[in-house]
Amino acid sequence: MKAAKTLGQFIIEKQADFPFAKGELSRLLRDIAIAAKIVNREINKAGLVDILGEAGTTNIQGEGQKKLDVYANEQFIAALQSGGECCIVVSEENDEYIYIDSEISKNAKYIVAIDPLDGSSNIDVNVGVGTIFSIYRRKSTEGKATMVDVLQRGVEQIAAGYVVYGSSTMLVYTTGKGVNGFTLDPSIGEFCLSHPDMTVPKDGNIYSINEGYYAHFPDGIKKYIKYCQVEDDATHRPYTSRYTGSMVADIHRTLIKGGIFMYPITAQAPNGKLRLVYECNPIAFIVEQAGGKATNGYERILELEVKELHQRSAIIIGSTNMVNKAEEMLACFSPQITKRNFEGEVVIQ
Ligand SMILES: O=P(O)(O)OC[C@H]1O[C@](O)(COP(=O)(O)O)[C@@H](O)[C@@H]1O
Ligand SMILES: [Mg+2]
Ligand SMILES: [Mg+2]
Repeated sequence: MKAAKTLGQFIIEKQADFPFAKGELSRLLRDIAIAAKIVNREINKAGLVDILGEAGTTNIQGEGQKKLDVYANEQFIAALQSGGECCIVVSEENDEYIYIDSEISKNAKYIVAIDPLDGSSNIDVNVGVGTIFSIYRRKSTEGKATMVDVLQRGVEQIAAGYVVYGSSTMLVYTTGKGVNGFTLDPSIGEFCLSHPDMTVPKDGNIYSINEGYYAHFPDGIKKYIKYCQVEDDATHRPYTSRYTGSMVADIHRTLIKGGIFMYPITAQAPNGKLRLVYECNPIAFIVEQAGGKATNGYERILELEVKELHQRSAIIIGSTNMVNKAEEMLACFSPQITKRNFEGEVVIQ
């Protein structure tokens, strides 16, 4: 049987696609994979080690941090600090960005934005969780990298990926040349190529949204949910509903089976819940690279202006034809939400 290609072998092989590459991005992806393995080891035995439950601290979003949020955050930051290829880390769990001021990183040109543990509400109940990462090249060339280097739009991403800690552990990433998935083989401790050239079907029959907030959704979203539930054989409706509460797990399913994942604005979250820099942008890059579509209901996620580290955005993502239909419903039934300024105030067009 042909030995599976490891992530390291694949990255080196793909480096040939980038004639001027010096291996920095390859080493950065290696560092992220190492931290993912360490986090995976703890997740796999979570009930036996003191890693479940609350950490007793809150992050800038006012969310209670789980012990595993804090642990995963420490592991990824440590790997990025010791790897030497990253000059700034932006993390969901840190109020400000972290400037890596070490000798080994003084010439580092990459910025990494990370959601160290995605799906925190599922940690204690053994439901799939994940890690999301986004990589940018610094824009400034002189001196220390600054906020200007951090607040880049999603279209500027050099690479993005996620790790899903589920029944198996997988790392899925893109460098803008398609999407590939690697499964961790615990017997050799290596991520091995298992899902080459992942593509999201143009159509699907799964919709994914937290219907508990139905009363607070824009009319266009309510109409789309009803559309998904109507009986119509010709269009394979009613669709089935799947929502795990972990964005990474819901997106991974959508990437493989097709479908649509939605976290729209609600009355409580007028800018949406999910964060643009380390959740929406990296996931949008991956899904677009797999042939899908990602919007906030009105605009392409990757073209949204980034004004704050922990800025939130609505997201509607997945199979292109399904996202188009949802956008159609919003344009028709919720036209007034065509644009909001950053303060969240409605700007009637
Ligand atoms: O419980 P809700 O409101 O449906 O939110 C679930 C969403 O929030 C998240 O848990 C937010 O991510 P974090 O766990 O990283 O904070 C997503 O993974 C998920 O899609
Ligand atoms: Mg998250
Ligand atoms: Mg998180």
